Amino acid sequence: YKRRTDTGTSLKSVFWGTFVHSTCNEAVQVLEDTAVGVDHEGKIVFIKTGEDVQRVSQEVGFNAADVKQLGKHEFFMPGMVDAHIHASQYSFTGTALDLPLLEWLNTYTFPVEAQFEDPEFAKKIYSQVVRRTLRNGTTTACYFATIYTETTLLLAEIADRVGQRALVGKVCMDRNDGASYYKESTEESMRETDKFITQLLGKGYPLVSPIITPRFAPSCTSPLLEFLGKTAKNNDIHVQSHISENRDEVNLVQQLFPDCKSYTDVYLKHGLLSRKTVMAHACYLSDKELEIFHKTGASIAHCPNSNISLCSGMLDVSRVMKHKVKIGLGTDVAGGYAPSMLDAIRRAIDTSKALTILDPKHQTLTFQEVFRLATLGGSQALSLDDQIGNFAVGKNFDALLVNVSVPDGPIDICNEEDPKVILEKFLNLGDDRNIVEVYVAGRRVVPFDNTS
Ligand SMILES: O=c1[nH]c(=O)c2nc[nH]c2[nH]1
Ligand SMILES: [Zn+2]
Repeated sequence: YKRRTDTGTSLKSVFWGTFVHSTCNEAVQVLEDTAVGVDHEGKIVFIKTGEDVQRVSQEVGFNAADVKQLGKHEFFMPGMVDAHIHASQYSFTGTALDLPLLEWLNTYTFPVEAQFEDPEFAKKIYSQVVRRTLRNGTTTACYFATIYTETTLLLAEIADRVGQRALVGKVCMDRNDGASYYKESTEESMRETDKFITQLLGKGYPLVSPIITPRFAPSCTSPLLEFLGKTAKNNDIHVQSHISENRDEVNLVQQLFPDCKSYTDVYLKHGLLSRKTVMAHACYLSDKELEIFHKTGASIAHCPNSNISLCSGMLDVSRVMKHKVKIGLGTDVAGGYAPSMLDAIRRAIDTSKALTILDPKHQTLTFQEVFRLATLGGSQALSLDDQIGNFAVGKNFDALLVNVSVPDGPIDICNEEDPKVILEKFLNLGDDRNIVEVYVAGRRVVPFDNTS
């Protein structure tokens, strides 16, 4: 494509077919017979519905023969946003789900995370988790790594190379009575955090950014939390942590921070809540705490698989939405056993249905609403909705090409024609066999280029 578009950059690709996405007003919007043009920077430069290929190709300036035309059972949807995942726990995903949170951390998690001081081990597991989540449709991941700066930088390098958009966090913890082999001194945690941010920003990776990551209030002292709040503010960068996941944890925080009014107040007092903050779980927040989330612009990563697997609790998403708090979905590997956002969608619906069983007045989430949580909602939770989350001119083309009737795939198409019904089948029955291509910033990253 030699000719220049209105924006001044040249076109890289034009896709033609059905696009399914969410907007603020519509949880599922279907755009049939639609052309989407993407430039060499990976940005969407036009979206045109119901027009003639020849006419559009002449008007915009591309060769009609170069258009990628989608097939009958194919559609594009936005790439999914995993708003909370522990890359360093991928090695034991699918196991070790028989203990509640605090014992689970001491028994299974800390011994494994301590292994990530070894670059060879880290490289192997981090390559596996980036590739697995990408082929499962996660185009943006918000990662926890470990306390080790060097191998956390390795995770960022791998995400960049393989082509996944990511926020990557070096975990900070200067308090860990249950497993003293896996903690830092306060000074070390501060110094390494500064070093991590400087080095990662210095790499200039276009898709990968650092995120400040106090593990959770029980594993950080007040001076460390305060430092991390200031660092996030001074650098205008993201923050992630955990909040109100299980009852024992909430009680522990009250004991450790007796001067704070609530768990949320701990993070608020230390300057850690902003529109760039995402907190995982949030099962037991009071109305007052949700009000603080709303006022500060902090968001919640709902991790339903983990919440059920560790018997932590059940988040009432509709209550969160009533408080106008931004919310996305997280797999929370490995407390959640599935490295797949399709699973997070299903578990979110199951949890909502379980709440309806307990209280028939509870408003059950629809599959359309949960589809939005996995895409646009996640982008809002990470304050990236100016760049990703749905199909809009100016946003990045982060997208999944879905084919619901791949040979030997998990879905049988009987007589469905309605794209919303096809989407529902994919969300409930589909898997990576149906995600035939994945694009991040206009670059096709799945199927894998075996050199990456
Ligand atoms: O699900 C969780 N996984 C973790 O690794 C963790 N650390 C603190 N709190 C946590 N919750
Ligand atoms: Zn977590």
